[in-house]
Amino acid sequence: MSQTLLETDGLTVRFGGHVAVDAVSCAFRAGELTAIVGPNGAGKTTYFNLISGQIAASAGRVRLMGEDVTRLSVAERCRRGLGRAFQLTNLFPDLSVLENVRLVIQARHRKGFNLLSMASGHAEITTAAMAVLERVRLSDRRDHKVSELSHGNQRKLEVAMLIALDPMVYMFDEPTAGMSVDEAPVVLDLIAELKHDSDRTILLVEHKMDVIRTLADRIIVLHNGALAADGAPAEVMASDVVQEAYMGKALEDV
Ligand SMILES: Nc1ncnc2c1ncn2[C@@H]1O[C@H](COP(=O)(O)OP(=O)(O)OP(=O)(O)O)[C@@H](O)[C@H]1O
Repeated sequence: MSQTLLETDGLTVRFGGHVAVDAVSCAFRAGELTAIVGPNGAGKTTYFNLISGQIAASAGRVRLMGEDVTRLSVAERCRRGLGRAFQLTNLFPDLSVLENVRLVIQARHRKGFNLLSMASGHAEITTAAMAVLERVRLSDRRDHKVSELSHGNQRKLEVAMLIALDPMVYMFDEPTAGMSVDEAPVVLDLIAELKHDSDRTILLVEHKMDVIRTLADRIIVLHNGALAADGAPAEVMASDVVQEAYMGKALEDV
């Protein structure tokens, strides 16, 4: 069996009396794309936030390549190989598409975040950034400000930033949300390509069943914050848990 890159062990968060993520234990292995599904409010985004460090756990552990990162900051987890699709609000909307990608590559090589002028002199960083932009079909937008991009192109840039970061664990939260039918396949093809890097693992929160069917090697189902099912797509999709969750019926038995 391939190497476990990410593991949550009894991961829990409570908001007041409400348990949003309830003792979720799960291991994510190299070479695997895991779709995380469940009804609205099931705890998917909160589980992502706990893994990436946006919120602190009430109990349990997050391990990244065997190391306990539960108490580490978002930035520290990122440096250790955990990559979550960037929230564009946290980026530099007034810088160009190319400059944004170049900053990620520069930071990855630990040359500092604040060296834009030097970076422009670094041809190799520009070349690497352009290669990423070509991969996501955004090279013709290289000089556009991020704030000027269409929604679909902003989502593509999110994927570009993640590819530039080159993490061991890729985390995507509904990567095609709000994209047109023309634009979505580009992003889905990119994620499919990333699966070929068999030493990485990919986590995908997704509602669209056709996307899950195309991409997932494994599905985990969250319900009321707890792990309700975990297995191969065909098996999980046929299970009562998923049938009932997606038919909107109650899941008292889970
Ligand atoms: N900061 C918070 N404070 C209080 N409650 C929260 C907070 N964040 C999330 N919750 C609650 O935790 C539960 C899980 O929410 P979460 O957004 O993780 O669900 P989800 O499965 O991602 O849903 P969706 O599919 O609608 O995005 C919900 O009941 C939500 O109201």
